[in-house]
Amino acid sequence: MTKQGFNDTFLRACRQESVPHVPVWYMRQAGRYQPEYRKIREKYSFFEMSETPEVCAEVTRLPVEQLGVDAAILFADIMTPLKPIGVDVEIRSGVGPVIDNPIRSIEDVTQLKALHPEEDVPFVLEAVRLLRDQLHVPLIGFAGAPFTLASYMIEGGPSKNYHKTKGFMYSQPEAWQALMDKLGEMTVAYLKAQIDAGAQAVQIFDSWVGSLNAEDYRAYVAPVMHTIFGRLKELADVPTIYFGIGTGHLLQEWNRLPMDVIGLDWRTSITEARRMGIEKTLQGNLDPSLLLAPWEIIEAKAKAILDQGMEQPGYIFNLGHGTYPEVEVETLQRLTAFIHEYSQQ
Ligand SMILES: Cc1c2[nH]c(c1CCC(=O)O)Cc1[nH]c(c(CCC(=O)O)c1C)Cc1[nH]c(c(CCC(=O)O)c1C)Cc1[nH]c(c(C)c1CCC(=O)O)C2
Repeated sequence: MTKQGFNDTFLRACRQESVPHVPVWYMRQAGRYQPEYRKIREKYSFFEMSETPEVCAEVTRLPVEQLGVDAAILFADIMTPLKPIGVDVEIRSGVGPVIDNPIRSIEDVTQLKALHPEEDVPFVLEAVRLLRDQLHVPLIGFAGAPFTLASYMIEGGPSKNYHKTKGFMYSQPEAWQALMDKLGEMTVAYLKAQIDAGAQAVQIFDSWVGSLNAEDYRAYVAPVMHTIFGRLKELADVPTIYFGIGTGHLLQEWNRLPMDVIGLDWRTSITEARRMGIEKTLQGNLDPSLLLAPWEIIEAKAKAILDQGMEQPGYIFNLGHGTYPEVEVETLQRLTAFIHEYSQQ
């Protein structure tokens, strides 16, 4: 069924099937820690890179070839679909997304347009099509979750405590609901288009939703996540992954969502998540800061995580958040080889 030489280990782990070794990929596996990336980035802005399908495909393939990982993740940003719906966003190196026209009222929400992926982000879909011909590992498509996108749209950039976002949510609940609905529809349309173009799994990044407690998550965010994952399940037959930072206290809520894989950061161990009754596939969760430590320390920690992950089917090795620019390419190469070797059945 699979194309000759195609490595489907990652997809098998998503579906909790048996695997010849634990699959591994890394969040932010394409990025500034790679000299080749830095060289291309000198010539283009972030969006110019991701909006040129050939460059986007090259940057997506690079870590697959260089590190030997079991999945590719499309080179784009969670902000990519926001530009065409009317958000004036720019990515500043070392800072992150910065937005000149932050959301302040229901009127600002009403003005956001709907996303028509084929017309609005054709370069993303073209890159996916190119990559499906070129890759021998699954391609993961992705999107930002409504809460995390809203946090940038309301704060106007990165934030420490998301107080403007939460202030908006608590004081203008109808505008918040309208924003969640709009971003939810956008997310379904965007991911469906990526899947139709060839993405074999999709990950939704809700990096900053851990700033909410469980009760507020349930009231203000869970409904839209339920709708998004439910719609995706109806529309497509690909594994869905949900990831956030510091979301250990939300895992019971997450367990009820109609998605397949939970991405953990380093604060909640695989064993703790299993003890909480989480039966979904787990993905994670080496602290990316550990990649700056001597190899013996990295290896010991990776081994401990693998021992937990391999206790039952349905485990994917990853970092607990994205790689840092200071990480050596050799470290990730060695880690990938170690994960494969140690977990070989
Ligand atoms: C919150 C968030 C963003 N973007 C993303 C998230 C969710 C995951 C997370 O929490 O990290 C997701 C993302 N961003 C990027 C990818 C590409 C795929 C991959 O992981 O390799 C993915 C999946 C490329 C990128 N997105 C960005 C870069 C760096 C761009 C550069 O300056 O070259 C890359 C490779 C920019 C970006 N964009 C964003 C941030 C925080 C930054 C980093 C700022 C910095 O450190 O310079 C918003």
